Amino acid sequence: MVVRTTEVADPGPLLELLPEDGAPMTWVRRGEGVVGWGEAARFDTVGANRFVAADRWWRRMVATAVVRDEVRLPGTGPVAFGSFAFDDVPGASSLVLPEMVVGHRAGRWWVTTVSVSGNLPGLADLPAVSQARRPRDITFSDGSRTGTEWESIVAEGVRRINAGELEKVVLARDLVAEGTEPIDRRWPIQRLAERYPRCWTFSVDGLIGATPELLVRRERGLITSRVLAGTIRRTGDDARDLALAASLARSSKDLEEHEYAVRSVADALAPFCSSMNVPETPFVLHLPNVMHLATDLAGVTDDDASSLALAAALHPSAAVGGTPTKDAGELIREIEGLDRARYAGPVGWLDADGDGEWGIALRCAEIDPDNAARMRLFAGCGIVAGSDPEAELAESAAKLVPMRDALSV
Ligand SMILES: C=C(O[C@@H]1C=C(C(=O)O)C=C[C@H]1O)C(=O)O
Repeated sequence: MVVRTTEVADPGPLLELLPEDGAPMTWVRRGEGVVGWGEAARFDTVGANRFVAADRWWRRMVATAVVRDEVRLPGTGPVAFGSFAFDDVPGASSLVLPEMVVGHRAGRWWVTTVSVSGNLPGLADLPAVSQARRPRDITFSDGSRTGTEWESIVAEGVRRINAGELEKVVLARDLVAEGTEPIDRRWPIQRLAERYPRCWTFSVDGLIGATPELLVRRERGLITSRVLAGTIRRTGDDARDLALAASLARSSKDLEEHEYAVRSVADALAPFCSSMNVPETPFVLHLPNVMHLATDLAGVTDDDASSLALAAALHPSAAVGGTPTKDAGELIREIEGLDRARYAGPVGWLDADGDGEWGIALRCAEIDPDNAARMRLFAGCGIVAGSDPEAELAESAAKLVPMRDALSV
């Protein structure tokens, strides 16, 4: 594998460089990040060993690569995009090494080209791209459960928590979107990035979304993570939303739920960190559709575990599984009745040094591999002792809004 990274002048917004074909790959926030297309190499995997197998494949790939990198930042040189199934079974996971990557960070832009044939690739000009096509005639319908059925599942979760079986479980549902022609993925990607600038807009192997939750970032010895848990819907009235944000920050149900999530991330990162900073109180993250309690953790590491290995150690956090992890996983398998596929799994990228960023695949949808006109949208809610099924259904609907709107307006 021969890889070349060259510094370039500002090529314009990264998300407007994507060709329609070539399976767009993105990881972008506030205009910065990496986008890629084409496929120089890929690794597909399944099962409990999926993270270890993918990490090993990537280490082998980069160990033998000939790299000419004149920029030398996290995200330059060879970069793989990945997305991983939530559960050990079912679900497929993959790492993809694009043929071409364009990146932007701190006032610099670069282009990386990859060839697996052994010749140093020429610095291909960026392709001329068409405008993204707006999806037409999309209809939405229930996924594996109706809203009412899902409320009963949530009620069962609450019952199990009250019976003392566990403290928290995250339960999810899906929604099907179907159009009359293949969906141009660039449309929802661009809309999500415009409307949710605080989120990371991702697209990997047909999984598209804008997540507010960063499972882990590893960058030259510094590890960071943004933990969310505790949510309220926005009303559209700013004064009222501010009052709601204040009540969220005081709500004992939400603070308790948040505490579980922070603790699970801090415990999982501790073995890799020589020091760690865990803020005592969360802040309120305002998004256009919902507000979340959020905590940013930071740690220093001298371990050589890659960002992907760290994501594997963190997954599934209490934000998407529950507490205790094992009991929550079993309850999800028993009552949820949903194939989560890659929803709520790690999604992101890593480079040759193992640096990279992995989000939790939330506020997202997956293209049906057999029908490019069809997508499955997902949303879930953390259920604790005080949860009300009707309110949770409304919360899940609010979490579906970003992807729903990105496909319709
Ligand atoms: C599970 C989802 O979101 C998670 C659950 C939250 C909650 O229950 O308060 C908040 C943010 C995420 O950690 C989702 O968006 O599907």
